[in-house]
Amino acid sequence: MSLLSLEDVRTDIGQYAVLHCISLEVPEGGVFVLLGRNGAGKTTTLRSIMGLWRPKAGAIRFQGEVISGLHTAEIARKGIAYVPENMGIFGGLTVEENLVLATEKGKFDPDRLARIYGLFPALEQFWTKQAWSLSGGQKQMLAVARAIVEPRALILIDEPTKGLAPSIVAAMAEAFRDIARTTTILLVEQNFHFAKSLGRDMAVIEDGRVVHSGTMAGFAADAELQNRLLGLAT
Ligand SMILES: Nc1ncnc2c1ncn2[C@@H]1O[C@H](COP(=O)(O)OP(=O)(O)OP(=O)(O)O)[C@@H](O)[C@H]1O
Repeated sequence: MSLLSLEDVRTDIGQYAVLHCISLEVPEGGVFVLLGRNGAGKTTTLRSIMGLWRPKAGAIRFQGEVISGLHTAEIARKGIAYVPENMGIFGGLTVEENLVLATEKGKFDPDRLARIYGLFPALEQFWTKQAWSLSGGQKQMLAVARAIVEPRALILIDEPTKGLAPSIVAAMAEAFRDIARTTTILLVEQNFHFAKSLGRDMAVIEDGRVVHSGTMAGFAADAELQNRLLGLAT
């Protein structure tokens, strides 16, 4: 059984049909990468999973249970976290306060906090600093840390490397590899090099439809397919 499955999901935004037919099977463990050109519907897919857009048809199942139709807070409680492209952190609050707000009871599990410090040492270093004063990479680390401060089975992460320097992207890849040992990651990413280094399974979305799915190794080895679906130079 897949951890997450989308079956013929269709989502409208206002009067516009954005997702026409999204079917995906995300297995448990590792990183599943969603690729596609700008405007293809990747963010809308993540938001539909999270209940931020309500699909008008189709079914989304998590651990075998239908979650499409539930409220976002209920979906989160089932064990799914979402790191949106704008990161969703509070600039006027400290690193600590941002993380406290992401806990269920306002208290940290010491083991989880130690893990976060191990993954992202900068967060421990800047623990009492307001989030706006962090670098772009540190803000992204804080956003990911908020998603793992409670136990989760699945994290949805939208374009985490956008605008980051290559050295930070490499550190992020290391952290994601570590997180994916215990928590499945569904990653939307434009940086194909980053995505390729992490993904086990993948799918490509085009105009609100899944037009390809398979292993990342297979896709990475097929330059013609990459060029056709993503416009990457061969
Ligand atoms: N709030 C909105 N109102 C109207 N149309 C929207 C809205 N959000 C997204 N869309 C449209 O839905 C389509 C899919 O957008 P989406 O953000 O899901 O694409 P994406 O694949 O994540 O692309 P990008 O990489 O540019 O973020 C686009 O045509 C976009 O213009």
